[in-house]
Amino acid sequence: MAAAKKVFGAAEASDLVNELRRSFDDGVTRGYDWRITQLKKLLVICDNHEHDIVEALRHDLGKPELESSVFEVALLRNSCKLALKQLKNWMAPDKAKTSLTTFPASAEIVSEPLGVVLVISAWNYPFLLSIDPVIGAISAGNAVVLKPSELAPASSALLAKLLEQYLDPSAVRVIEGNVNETTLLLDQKWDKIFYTGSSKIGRVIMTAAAKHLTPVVLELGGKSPVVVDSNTDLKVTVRRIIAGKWGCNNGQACVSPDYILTTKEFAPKLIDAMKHELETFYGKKPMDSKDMSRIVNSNHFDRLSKLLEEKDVSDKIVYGGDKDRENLKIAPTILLDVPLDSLIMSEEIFGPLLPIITLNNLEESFDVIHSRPKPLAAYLFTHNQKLKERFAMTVSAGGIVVNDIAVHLALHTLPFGGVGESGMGAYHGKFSFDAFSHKKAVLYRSLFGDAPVRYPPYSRGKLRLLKALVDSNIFNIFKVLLGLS
Ligand SMILES: NC(=O)c1ccc[n+]([C@@H]2O[C@H](COP(=O)([O-])OP(=O)(O)OC[C@H]3O[C@@H](n4cnc5c(N)ncnc54)[C@H](O)[C@@H]3O)[C@@H](O)[C@H]2O)c1
Repeated sequence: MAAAKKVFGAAEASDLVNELRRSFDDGVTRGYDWRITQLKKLLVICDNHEHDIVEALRHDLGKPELESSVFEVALLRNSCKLALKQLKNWMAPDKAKTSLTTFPASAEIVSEPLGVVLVISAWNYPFLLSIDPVIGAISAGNAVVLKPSELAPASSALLAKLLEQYLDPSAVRVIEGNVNETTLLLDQKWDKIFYTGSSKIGRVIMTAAAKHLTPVVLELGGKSPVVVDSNTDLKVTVRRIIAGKWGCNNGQACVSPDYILTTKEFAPKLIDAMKHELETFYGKKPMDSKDMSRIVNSNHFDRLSKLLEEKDVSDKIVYGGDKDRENLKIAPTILLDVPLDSLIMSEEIFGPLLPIITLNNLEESFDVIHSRPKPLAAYLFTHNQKLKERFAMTVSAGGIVVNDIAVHLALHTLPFGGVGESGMGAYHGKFSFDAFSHKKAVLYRSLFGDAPVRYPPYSRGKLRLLKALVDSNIFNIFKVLLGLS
């Protein structure tokens, strides 16, 4: 007989947080050794359970093994190894400069764990988006609850099983569930909430967090544009766009190219090259290809179908368009010049559809991007150095990549996060540690050299000297001390 599912109600949610808070207050999670032990266990999960992870992702998303092994397991392994190698440095207080105002003194910035934190993750990269923030939370010395997405049930169950089996249950827990369980968790008081998902639910998270003045990191999505200049290497450009769109979970990725901007003159060449390379990658029947994920579920399939079937959009398909609801497959689909106010150009696509919008000149691409909410990523393909610099300096997005797609997220030296509608806060590498730490200001003063100048009764002389001290202006200080001012 199958084990009865554990009830998770308001009392259980409250008990859970209390239990973890006791562990945190007892100092369980603060020490270097505890953090290292947990991180090593996460590495063991990656090393010993890669096959289980690949199978869960195949079940939830039909994700090809290469994508699962590289974009989920290998990236996680890297994150663990980096944290294991750097943790001592990250934990060490940073010396801060002092000034004449506080002389004699020393100062430092101490990275303090926040307490008990909640990580809510999405279904599209369920292992990476769950465990990567957990690595940050543990590295920073917090107790953590993970709530994976119910839309990837095999991955969610495996995460719950593995984390329970390997990690310290007094400080790291997984709660599976949907809106009900998440709402109960959100009712509790957390020290930080780290959320990955849509902007719509991001608002729900922020509203719940506001009740307890809980800080949030919101890793959201958006419509990430790709600007293609005619002055580019067409073959490399097209291969990288295809790999970043259909080769990353079939467009169901937060940094996926959402639409292309190029000139009217260059568009036909671009489309021909895309058709050619798509066929090279996925064959004449791309829906039969084993190298592409499927759509996650029928709701998302219907959402994507609706985008495609809208009036003045369905007749703009120049490649693909085939659908198979039973098997949750949609062929790679390219559309040309759909209306800018259509649904497909208003909502994040998050699937295998790619509109191309043509412009009179590339200059107009800046206007299109600036007129829309700030995206999570913005991409440009060009040889033109001036254009690259201008794009990087003037386009506001979570991240910019010139001449490639999505690879910035693999670089732990770069912060990964959004801006405006695409989110707030960032993580990866040391940024993950910082996201779950409080940067505490610590000033050590000496009890010697107590200057009466700061104490009443106040006088003009004291005022002049204090002003010079606050300015840290040695010349003025001497002038005051010598009675010259
Ligand atoms: N910035 C990033 O790193 C990143 C990564 C992946 C996905 N995303 C974005 O996430 C979105 C797709 O993910 P999704 O469909 O899972 O997002 P989602 O918002 O539907 O769900 C994400 C999480 O929120 C929970 N949730 C859903 N409804 C809720 C509610 N009413 N109250 C409380 N919790 C609720 C879910 O259980 C899940 O754990 C896209 O917009 C994508 O761009 C962003």
